[in-house]
Amino acid sequence: MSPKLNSPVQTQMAVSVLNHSLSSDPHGNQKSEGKPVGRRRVFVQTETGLVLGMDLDRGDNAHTVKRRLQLALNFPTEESSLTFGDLVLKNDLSAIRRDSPLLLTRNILHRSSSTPCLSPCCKDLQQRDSGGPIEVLGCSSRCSQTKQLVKDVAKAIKSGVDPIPVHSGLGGAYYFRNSRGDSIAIVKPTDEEPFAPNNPKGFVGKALGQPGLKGSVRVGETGFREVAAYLLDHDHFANVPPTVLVKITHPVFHVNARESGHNNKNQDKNQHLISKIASFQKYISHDFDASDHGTSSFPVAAVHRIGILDVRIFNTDRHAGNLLVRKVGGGAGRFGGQMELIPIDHGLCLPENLEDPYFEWIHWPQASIPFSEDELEYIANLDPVRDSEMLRMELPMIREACLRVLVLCTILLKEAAAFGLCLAEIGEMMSREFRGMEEEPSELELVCIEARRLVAEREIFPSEAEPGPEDDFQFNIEFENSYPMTHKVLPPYHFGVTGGASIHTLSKLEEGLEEEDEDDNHETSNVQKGTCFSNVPRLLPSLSKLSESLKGIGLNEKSQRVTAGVRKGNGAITSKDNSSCSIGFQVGTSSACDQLQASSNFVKLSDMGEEQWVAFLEKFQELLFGAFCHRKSITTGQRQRLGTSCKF
Ligand SMILES: Nc1ncnc2c1ncn2[C@@H]1O[C@H](COP(=O)(O)OP(=O)(O)OP(=O)(O)O)[C@@H](O)[C@H]1O
Repeated sequence: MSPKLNSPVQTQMAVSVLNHSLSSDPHGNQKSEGKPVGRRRVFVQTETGLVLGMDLDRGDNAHTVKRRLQLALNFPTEESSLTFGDLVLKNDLSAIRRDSPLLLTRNILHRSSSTPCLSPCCKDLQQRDSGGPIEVLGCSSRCSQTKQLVKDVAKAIKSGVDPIPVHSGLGGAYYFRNSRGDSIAIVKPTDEEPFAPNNPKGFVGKALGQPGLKGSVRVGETGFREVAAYLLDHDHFANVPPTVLVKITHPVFHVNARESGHNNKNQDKNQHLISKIASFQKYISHDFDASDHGTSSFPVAAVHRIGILDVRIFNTDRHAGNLLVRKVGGGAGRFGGQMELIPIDHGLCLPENLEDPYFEWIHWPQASIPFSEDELEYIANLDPVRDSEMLRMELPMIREACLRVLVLCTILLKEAAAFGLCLAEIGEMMSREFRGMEEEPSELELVCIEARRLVAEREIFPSEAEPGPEDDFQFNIEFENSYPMTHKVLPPYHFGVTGGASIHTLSKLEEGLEEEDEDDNHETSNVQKGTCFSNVPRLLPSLSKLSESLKGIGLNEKSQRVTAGVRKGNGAITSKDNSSCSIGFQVGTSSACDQLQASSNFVKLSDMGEEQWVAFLEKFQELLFGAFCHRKSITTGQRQRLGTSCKF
């Protein structure tokens, strides 16, 4: 593993967390400068999907926003909360940037998916919203390409060119056209996602903000993830089509009358325009998708590039239908050959917690080919801290939990690639396995669980110094002596001992999200509760000390002394290199393992305070080396069994 990679990541992480903590505004916005914020346009979306654009003045606060909504929507504001990503807006709106989408939710006691709360009148809505047919929500230099498309679509709408509903997929999607009638953009409204109130394909039943199709992605939050994937695709490496978030108004959009409180859908549709918050992506003409075609002709580089992106963003939805394929003739293609791949549909990336990713490419032979030099260079240059900062700037509604997943997965990717793992091996480490009817935690999750345990242990015995190399070594010997590799009864995890953190470790995310909802109702924010920013002054000295102590320590050095390994069930580690990969932790027939298996979310990242998170990342990196050795030994074993017939 490259010491070059490791040290800066850790040091920058601590420094960034430090800087981040210094600002009372989690998104690093105007508030940190302490200046009042001027006039801004924001977009307030109700949990049933209706959208109202409004201009905020300096003196406006959450109550005035609610008041305006009450007038426009007849919404009982005393029973509602205004939220913006992780923030529940009690009063002060100075952290809210221009073009931000805010969500107005009814408090949980009053919420029921079967009883619509609103009797909104779209006519009122439109009268109070003076925006044009398409408004881009935040738009940096990175969206210059899309700006022109937006203009072209707006022009076509005005001249009466209608969009075309897309029939495939579970969510509502529409091809928008230019004045010539060519499809140039695909628009996916956030309230038409699967389970969202206005899904046109019958998959309804949840309000915006509740856990959705994937437990770790809330309904209504896929749109900004589509944009995040595009923004993270530096240098257009993986070929993600340009994407922005928009407020868009058109009668074509779907509204479920019952879910949204509309009395007569047709009447609304015919007489009124409907505004939505939606992802707006460049339409890419293509010949088919990867499910329609043999995959062996896909260029190795294209598969690698998409896989690299999927690992970074922990994509839970890379099925073959989400890879468009374009034939490029005569060797003139981007990769010198016949097929170009276009990755789409990134709405289920960056979950708030680790779950089971889905990587269609995992068993494609291309994924087992080692990374090329330029891919390794690209990976080496990735900077999770810079990426997180960029996303906070560009998409201020993004939740810190999603950014933690990004940071964790980018570190995994960088370290794994530097170690020499191939894409398939990294994907395998991130994927869960089914044994019998049970889902087991992935190797990545096991590393995280162990890292959390070590951090919790350190918190319980704070007076004990950090173990040095000898201590680590001693620990390993003792561990192996107490629990030899062939031992049938493995030591349990001590989740019970670690207090609050351990309970969270085993809690299901769905429960977590519901809890957060309840918290929302009490008008407290996660951020204010201390998940991210509380006790900052108390943390500062120790954080800077930690930051200092991380400087100059290479992972090679640390890995060799930590020598962690991974073991599932009762199977012994068969590492070829087990001299350096002695056992570090095991999950087997223990009660903790039973507990783990009973849970669909094995490890939570979002409930750690900042100091804990930094310590966790440090432990995580230390443990990776053992996990990589273990993974390598598995693939080596598999290859030996398969022989050499799998050449690509
Ligand atoms: N950028 C694009 N260019 C061209 N066609 C696209 C693009 N994005 C999506 N499509 C087409 O629209 C269809 C639906 O899009 P998408 O898969 O993103 O929707 P979805 O509702 O999220 O689907 P799923 O149910 O698979 O998650 C795709 O199968 C594809 O044919």
